[in-house]
Amino acid sequence: MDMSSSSPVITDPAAISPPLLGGMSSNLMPFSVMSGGYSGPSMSVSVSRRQIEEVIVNGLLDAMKSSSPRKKHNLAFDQDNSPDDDPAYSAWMSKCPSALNSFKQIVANAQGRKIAVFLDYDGTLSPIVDDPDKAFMSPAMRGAVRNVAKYFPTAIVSGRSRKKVFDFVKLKELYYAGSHGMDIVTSVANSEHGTEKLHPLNTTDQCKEANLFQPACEFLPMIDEVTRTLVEVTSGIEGATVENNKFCVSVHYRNVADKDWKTVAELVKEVLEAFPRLKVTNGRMVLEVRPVIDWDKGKAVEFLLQSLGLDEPENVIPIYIGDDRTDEDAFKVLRQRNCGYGILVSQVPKETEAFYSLRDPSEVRLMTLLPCDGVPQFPGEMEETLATMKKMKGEDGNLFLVLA
Ligand SMILES: O=P(O)(O)OC[C@H]1O[C@H](O[C@H]2O[C@H](CO)[C@@H](O)[C@H](O)[C@H]2O)[C@H](O)[C@@H](O)[C@@H]1O
Repeated sequence: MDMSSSSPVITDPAAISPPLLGGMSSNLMPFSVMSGGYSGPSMSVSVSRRQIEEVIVNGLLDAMKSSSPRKKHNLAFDQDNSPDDDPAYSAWMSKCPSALNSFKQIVANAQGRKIAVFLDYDGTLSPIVDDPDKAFMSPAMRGAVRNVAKYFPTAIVSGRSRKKVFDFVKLKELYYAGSHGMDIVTSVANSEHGTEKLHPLNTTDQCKEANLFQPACEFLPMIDEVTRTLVEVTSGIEGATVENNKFCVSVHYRNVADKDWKTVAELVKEVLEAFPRLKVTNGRMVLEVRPVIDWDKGKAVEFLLQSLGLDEPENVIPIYIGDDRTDEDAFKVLRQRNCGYGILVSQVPKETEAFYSLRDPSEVRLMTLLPCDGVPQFPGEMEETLATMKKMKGEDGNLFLVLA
């Protein structure tokens, strides 16, 4: 798809309207292009289409490079440095403190209010692994989430398809929002929390079904088509894989050699030129192609709170735990509503709208084991319990304490 030979010279920003830019999310556009290059009608700089494409691909590439920062490696000991050794991480923690260390305060603020729990899946409940099909959550984590759901309405909000994330989590008592919140089911009266309860297995995958909320329903054929095209064009790139998540598609480059990342960016950009109603955002070493609709994980959280009858900010404390950029939309909503807490899972400092942080899924599990209902699940002072638990990490990085 080399368009350079026939490309005209462009001097008018309107001339680069969709499809060339329509498929690129604004958060992937390099700032200099938006602010400097095409800032107004008086601009007279001539820019070739090729140069514009180069800038777009480079913007995408920069986003790809920064999408999943690696922990610093300590060459002397051939091991990753702990965040404890990193002054930048410690400085960041003063802005985004550990949710574990702030747990007493969180519980104190929640007194007399209902808690609703929202959990991202990859990187939050399961460790990040090379093969997306093997991102299993540990039985211990499953037990912890099951326990949380006994006390609080609990939802999984994932970029995966709803079916796939359910297959990993396997807990019928939870609510599930798949495809970055574009696939939600609310159904079946449930007495436990006095709300509607989702039963993912009792539903079919048809948009017309009354208990399904699928705001991107009309995009299904387009997503299938773009998936096929992406599979085809990336087939020659070693390590690249394409995952159909029903209302969005993931192009994984975690296992692609760095030298080929630019090619991945170029190919995705080229494919999206034919799909101006789709955009691309980036997650942890993944390019996520999704419909250009005003819907995201933040909107999904608002939708779920409303459908579950938990839409009173003064009476409800939503807690959202996630590790990725798409989770920022949910953190933002909680900040704007001035209720609840976003908790970012990260081992490196990141720009975030979250209030608190946790380092990894093992700390997420630790959090779920704490006595949110005021009834301690473990003997002794919470600090002592925490200190002990922190030392008890199993081989998979998850804690192996078993709930009583
Ligand atoms: O919203 P999430 O539940 O966090 O889903 C976001 C993406 O997660 C998965 O990809 C990520 O995890 C993989 C397994 O650990 C890893 O290999 C990949 O590099 C990560 O980006 C999932 O495969 C994607 O489809 C989701 O969009």
